[in-house]
Amino acid sequence: MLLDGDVPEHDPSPDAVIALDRVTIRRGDSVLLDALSWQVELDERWVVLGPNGAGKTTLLQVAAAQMHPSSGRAYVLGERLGAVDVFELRPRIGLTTSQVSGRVPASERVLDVVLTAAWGVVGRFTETYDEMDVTRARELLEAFGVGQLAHRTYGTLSEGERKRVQIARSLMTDPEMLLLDEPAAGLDLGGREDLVRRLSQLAADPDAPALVLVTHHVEEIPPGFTHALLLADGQAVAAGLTPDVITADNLSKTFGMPLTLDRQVTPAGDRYTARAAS
Ligand SMILES: Nc1ncnc2c1ncn2[C@@H]1O[C@H](COP(=O)(O)OP(=O)(O)OP(=O)(O)O)[C@@H](O)[C@H]1O
Repeated sequence: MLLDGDVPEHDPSPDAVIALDRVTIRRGDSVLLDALSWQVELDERWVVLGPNGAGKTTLLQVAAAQMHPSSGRAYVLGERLGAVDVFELRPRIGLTTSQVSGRVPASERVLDVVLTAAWGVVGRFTETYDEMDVTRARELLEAFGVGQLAHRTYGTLSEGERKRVQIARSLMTDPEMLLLDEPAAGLDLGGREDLVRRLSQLAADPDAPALVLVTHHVEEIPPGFTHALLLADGQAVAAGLTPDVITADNLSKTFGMPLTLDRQVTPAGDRYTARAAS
């Protein structure tokens, strides 16, 4: 029997790669995520957009099985956090963050940066890799336009090249979902546009994993990303299909200022630009 105010428990859909049910994350007196419910299905490509401090990275850490809810229920790849060995779960998740990038030794050969993902390590030591692994690593580098850099050392790459190598690395283990935390941060206009185009191609690949991309900027939403979650103060302002969610009104609420939005229709999907309303 349900008492007044109780909410019935729903099991996540069998296809859900992420299912959050009223997830709250507290640290001291701060509430980083506030009773957030959100579901991501296998064939969906999500962008999570919000201002600084909205809780985006925190949300990604829950999705990456690196942080447990203070309250509420979180399922990742069908497993409930708190009731599963996260060390078995994490290899099934691709994660690209600046922290992972910072751990890669500058002297590491680019091909090895991708290859070592097969062992879940950064920095090649004495592991051996078979020819299939080497071929896959090369194919991934090619797919992200950095195949010709395979023999360079990571420390010699530009920021844009590093970002593409990191994404290739995240895909090496054939993850069931790929989480990208601000992949275009620090890129120049050309680098951003190139990355957006490649992520748009990845989004269109039916064999690609579920994708979740965190950003501050609507300009970085790759065409073909199907869904959007707008986050502010640890809460969802709006969530659903991208064209329904990315509106001037919703963005103005999310960023706390009046904004105007332009939408450009392209064959691959929509591109957006936003600016303050005059
Ligand atoms: N351990 C902690 N203790 C207290 N507050 C924290 C802790 N970690 C994060 N926060 C706060 O929680 C809020 C959300 O942080 P989070 O990094 O998830 O935001 P974000 O949306 O990713 O921000 P940004 O866009 O600036 O990277 C921020 O206000 C941050 O200061």
